[in-house]
Amino acid sequence: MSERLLVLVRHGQSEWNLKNLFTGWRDPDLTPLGVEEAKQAGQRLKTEGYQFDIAFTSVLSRAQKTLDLALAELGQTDLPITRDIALNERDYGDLSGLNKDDARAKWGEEQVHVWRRSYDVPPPGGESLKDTVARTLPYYVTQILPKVLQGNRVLVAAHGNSLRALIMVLENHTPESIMKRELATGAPVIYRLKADSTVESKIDLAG
Ligand SMILES: O=C(O)[C@@H](CO)OP(=O)(O)O
Repeated sequence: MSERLLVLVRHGQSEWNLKNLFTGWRDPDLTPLGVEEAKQAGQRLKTEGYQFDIAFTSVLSRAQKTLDLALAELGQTDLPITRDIALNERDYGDLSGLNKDDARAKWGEEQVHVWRRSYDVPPPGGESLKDTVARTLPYYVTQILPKVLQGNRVLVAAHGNSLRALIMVLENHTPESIMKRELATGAPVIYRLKADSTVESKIDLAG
């Protein structure tokens, strides 16, 4: 029987996560803690007995490095990796590079929360989660899902909001319930899919 294994992992802490800056498509490196989180993600998957056949990531270095570090821990540095812009973080537009507390002071707590977590209100010049779903979901359906359904064990290393876009579909969230679905850095979420591509089981290594 096919395993239909799909594991999603958000990159480890980045320099801009640490500095509390809106990041989006900007390309900061991992912090030393982020490197540790990425290694731990690989170690935890290895301890649980997971191995993979193929991996996907974005074109941003924090996700690519997280994937490389996790694969090194898994002893799978030779895995085929597909890197695609479709898995990039949600574009934060004009907020990119701004401090999140400074933004709250300027525009108010409520407005900033709406920009960060609402489903369909984009930040100025950027993408809403809905916009992000519109580019990540076709990529998932045409490139990732077929591999899973063919029986490949698939690892995806990407970003808080590009993964929330996929999780919205996988976990059947509504525009309201997705607002509260957070994703910890370096914490793998493990799905087994049914043949009809819906979720059979989920294990969140964040607990
Ligand atoms: O800055 C970003 O790109 C994201 C992820 O770190 O932040 P937020 O939690 O606001 O979506």
